[in-house]
Amino acid sequence: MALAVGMRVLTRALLRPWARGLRAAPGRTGPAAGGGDGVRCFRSPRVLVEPDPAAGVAVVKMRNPPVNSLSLEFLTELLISLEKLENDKTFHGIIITSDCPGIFSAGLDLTEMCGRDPEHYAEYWKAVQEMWLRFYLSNLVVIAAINGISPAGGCLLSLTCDYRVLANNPKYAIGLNETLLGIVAPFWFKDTLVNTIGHRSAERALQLGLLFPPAEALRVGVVDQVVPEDQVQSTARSVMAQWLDIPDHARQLTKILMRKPTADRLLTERDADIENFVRFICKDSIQKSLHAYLEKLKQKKG
Ligand SMILES: CCCCCCCCCCCCC/C=C/C(=O)SCCNC(=O)CCNC(=O)[C@H](O)C(C)(C)COP(=O)(O)OP(=O)(O)OC[C@H]1O[C@@H](n2cnc3c(N)ncnc32)[C@H](O)[C@@H]1OP(=O)(O)O
Repeated sequence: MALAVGMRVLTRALLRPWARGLRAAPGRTGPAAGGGDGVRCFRSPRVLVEPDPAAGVAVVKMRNPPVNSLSLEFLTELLISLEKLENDKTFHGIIITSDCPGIFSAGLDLTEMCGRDPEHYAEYWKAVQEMWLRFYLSNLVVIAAINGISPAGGCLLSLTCDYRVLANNPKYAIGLNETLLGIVAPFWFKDTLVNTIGHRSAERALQLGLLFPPAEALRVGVVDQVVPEDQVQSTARSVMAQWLDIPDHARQLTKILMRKPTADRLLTERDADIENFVRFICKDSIQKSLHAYLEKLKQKKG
């Protein structure tokens, strides 16, 4: 008992620096509906939260069609959903997945980085940093049930999770492919990949902008498990049950021990990172190539 209380105090002390200043901004979430068992169901236009209070788990479904691109509004809604779940003692784990068929997330929203003013770029980048910090350091067990393609920022979101299950579909691929767009993955994207697959594999993947199909993703370690498409959710559930069997405080402290140095680096360089991003994204050459890339995506259909 005394040990459990001591662990709780220690956990709070370790988590406190991240709790401060990392609160999600107020956004357009819909009213929380009370469940019959007292557990709140969260609704927002782009994030659907399906709570399973008996299991202590919530499934967070991304639904920002057509491709779950991480727009400012969508990021804000995701962060608010995460915060609500973290603040509700019912939940110990979340499974993040997609409600858009065939697409987990197309990554950062290119329209947020193209043709806007520097203030907007700074605001957007701060929200991307926030998403990474909050998911990477979440005290909940976070499992990604990756049921679609997941390039760049979509891959980053998966990499913040504690475990990744990918559907075995040859159309799906995952990776940090920024160089293919002529842009550079920031140091904290790189650090997260290095922490997941090791330095040599990360260097090769980042320089070549590799998008790994399922078997390759498993071999290199970008994902932990590849399963038939219809088993992605059930596999995520059973992995979650294993993780939730571990004493929560011990697991949370271990997560922080493993991730703190990486998160600290961004926390201490956060403003400089925003300035770098704004300077980089405002360059004419970068704007031109992002614009051309967006046009190419749009013309693909026609
Ligand atoms: C010294 C060094 C200093 C460095 C300093 C640091 C600076 C930091 C640099 C900046 C780093 C930024 C990091 C960036 C991370 C990213 O995530 S960038 C985004 C990367 N994502 C992609 O490249 C994916 C692009 N999309 C696709 O490939 C395809 O859309 C798809 C996901 C494979 C789905 O294909 P399909 O189902 O065929 O749909 P589409 O028809 O292609 O798309 C439908 C509509 O959606 C629009 N769209 C697609 N992706 C995006 C996106 N990411 N953002 C915004 N919009 C997107 C697409 O244009 C279509 O639009 P409409 O035609 O209007 O319907």
